[in-house]
Amino acid sequence: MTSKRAERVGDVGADRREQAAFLFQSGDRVLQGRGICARVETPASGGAHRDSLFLHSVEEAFARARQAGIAEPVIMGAIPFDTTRPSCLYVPREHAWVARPAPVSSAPVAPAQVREVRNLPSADGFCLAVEEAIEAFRRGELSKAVLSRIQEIHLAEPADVEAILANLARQNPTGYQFRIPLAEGGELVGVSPELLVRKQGARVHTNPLAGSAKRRADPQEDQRVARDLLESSKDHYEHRLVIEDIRQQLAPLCSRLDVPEGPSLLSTNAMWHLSTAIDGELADSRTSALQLACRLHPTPAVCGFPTAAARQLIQRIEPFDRGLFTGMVGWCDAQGNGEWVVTIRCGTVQGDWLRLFAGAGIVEASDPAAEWAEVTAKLGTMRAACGLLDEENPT
Ligand SMILES: C=C(O[C@@H]1C=C(C(=O)O)C=C[C@H]1O)C(=O)O
Repeated sequence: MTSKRAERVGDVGADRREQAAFLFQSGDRVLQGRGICARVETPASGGAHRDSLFLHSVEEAFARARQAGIAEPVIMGAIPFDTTRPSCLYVPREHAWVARPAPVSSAPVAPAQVREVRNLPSADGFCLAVEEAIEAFRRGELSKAVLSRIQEIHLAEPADVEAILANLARQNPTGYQFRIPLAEGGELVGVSPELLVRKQGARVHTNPLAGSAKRRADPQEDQRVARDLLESSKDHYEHRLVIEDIRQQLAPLCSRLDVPEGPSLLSTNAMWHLSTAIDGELADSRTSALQLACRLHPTPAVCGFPTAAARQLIQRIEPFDRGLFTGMVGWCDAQGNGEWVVTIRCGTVQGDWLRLFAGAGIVEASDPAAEWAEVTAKLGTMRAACGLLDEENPT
């Protein structure tokens, strides 16, 4: 097999190739990578199948890494929402698992000076989009669609990626933090609360989130909001669509699949979420984490239900290309073990430009203004980490 599809490291400047920094934090450990040995740009579509062009490309990248003297290579990176687009995956030249460092407790967040902010869409545009989606639900075309917003921010100075990561770690010490270099320059950074899939041997684990509420500063208010979320029929419906889809995707591959009866609560610093931790045993332990991730993606937590109709609606309504947002980010080793999380609570940093993203699941019972408030609250995670003021309370 030729290596044409696997990587063209020659395309990447020598400096960037050497200095590229990778990070994926999970539980109490961090996978750190440095330098690019091989790159995979092959689109991930079809990646659920062992014989796919995509998985062959990944195998080729592992083979090259071994030839280059890396005994146990890993592949790290991101796959876009639209898996017909190029993947952004790399085999780092060096990698190591290290213990998660204790977050610095009081790193000051230097306020960022902003030159320009572009909102895509505006608040009004987003609310109109939600109404349009609700009309489509009423016509019976689909049941759920995830709509999102992007904020492009031009800073007075280049953003400090290390500082953003330190702030994210302090804000969300238990989240899946990541840092991935982009082919076009710049980096993808964020801290996702949502596990798409973890696979170790025959064990498979996923932890979808859907149904959200903004956390409150007052502890009693915060508890009330959490209780309301746990009792909200609208949010339960939104959540159930995700769980049933995942069950359908995983059940044929598993000899055991434990799906809890109902969701529990999971919190980040900014949000409450309905969460279901699903655990299973694969019938064939050779099925890789990447295969599983490609099979599950896009779940109705980031796309909608049914998937094809939701994808079309998103394409028609969203005024931007999601790129890597709501795709997956993570790692996989040559034995097929690995972890992929949903690419949310994140942004791209390119010099003095930030591109931040947030979305929310829309169903027939959705209220447009409440959904705008939800995406704005979700955007708050990255805004705070970047030293930007709270959009809702900008004083
Ligand atoms: C799309 C995002 O979040 C997704 C949508 C959620 C919801 O609708 O409640 C919750 C978690 C994520 O699955 C995001 O945070 O940008």
